[in-house]
Amino acid sequence: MKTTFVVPDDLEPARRDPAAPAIGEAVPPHNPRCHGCGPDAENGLHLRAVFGENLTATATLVVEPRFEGGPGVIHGGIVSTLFDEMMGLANVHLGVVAVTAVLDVDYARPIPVGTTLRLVGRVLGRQRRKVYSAVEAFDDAAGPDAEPLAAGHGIFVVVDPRAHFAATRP
Ligand SMILES: CCCCC/C=C\C/C=C\C/C=C\C/C=C\CCCC(=O)SCCNC(=O)CCNC(=O)[C@H](O)C(C)(C)COP(=O)(O)OP(=O)(O)OC[C@H]1O[C@@H](n2cnc3c(N)ncnc32)[C@H](O)[C@@H]1OP(=O)(O)O
Repeated sequence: MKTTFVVPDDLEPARRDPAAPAIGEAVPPHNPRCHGCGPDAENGLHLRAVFGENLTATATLVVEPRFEGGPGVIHGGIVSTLFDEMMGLANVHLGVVAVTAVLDVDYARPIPVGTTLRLVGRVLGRQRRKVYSAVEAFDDAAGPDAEPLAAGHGIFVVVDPRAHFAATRP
């Protein structure tokens, strides 16, 4: 991949919260109305992710016609949303609430409508309040050794959710 995102080489290791749901369990929805993962989001993406080893979260998603951008291919903004959400869901391993400060997306290949994507988000490490995470999207039909169709990185900043959402929470 040809990303220009720089992952610092002095990241502190991120530690899994012992109170987080077990590896192999579903990542619980953090907000039923979330456009990425909320079951009640009418036009949402309804991502259902599962916690994996090494601070990963994995989900599959069929690229529906409503996600189209260019003729027959997924809209880049949908890929960005999926990536934001999958890294956010991987961050749940840490038992913190962290909001996206930076989202970097490398669109390596066109992704046709109808593709079943396998999405893997992963926490890379921490630096004070910053959580560095990464994500990849694969064609699920292409086998385990296939190159990703797209990849991304994010910097998430840990916040106190009561203060951060005080003015906007319904
Ligand atoms: C969808 C919302 C989810 C929220 C979660 C709610 C409950 C969740 C429970 C579980 C969560 C589960 C799953 C979540 C799933 C998906 C997640 C999606 C997340 C989103 O979709 S969320 C929406 C978009 N997001 C925003 O709406 C943020 C708007 N923004 C701000 O609210 C502030 O901007 C903030 C808080 C980011 C920072 O503000 P601040 O004042 O608290 O902190 P400060 O500025 O001091 O930065 C501290 C350190 O971050 C570095 N830093 C900051 N910004 C940087 C940048 N741009 N580039 C490089 N470094 C940056 C500084 O350099 C410093 O680093 P250093 O330690 O090195 O000095």
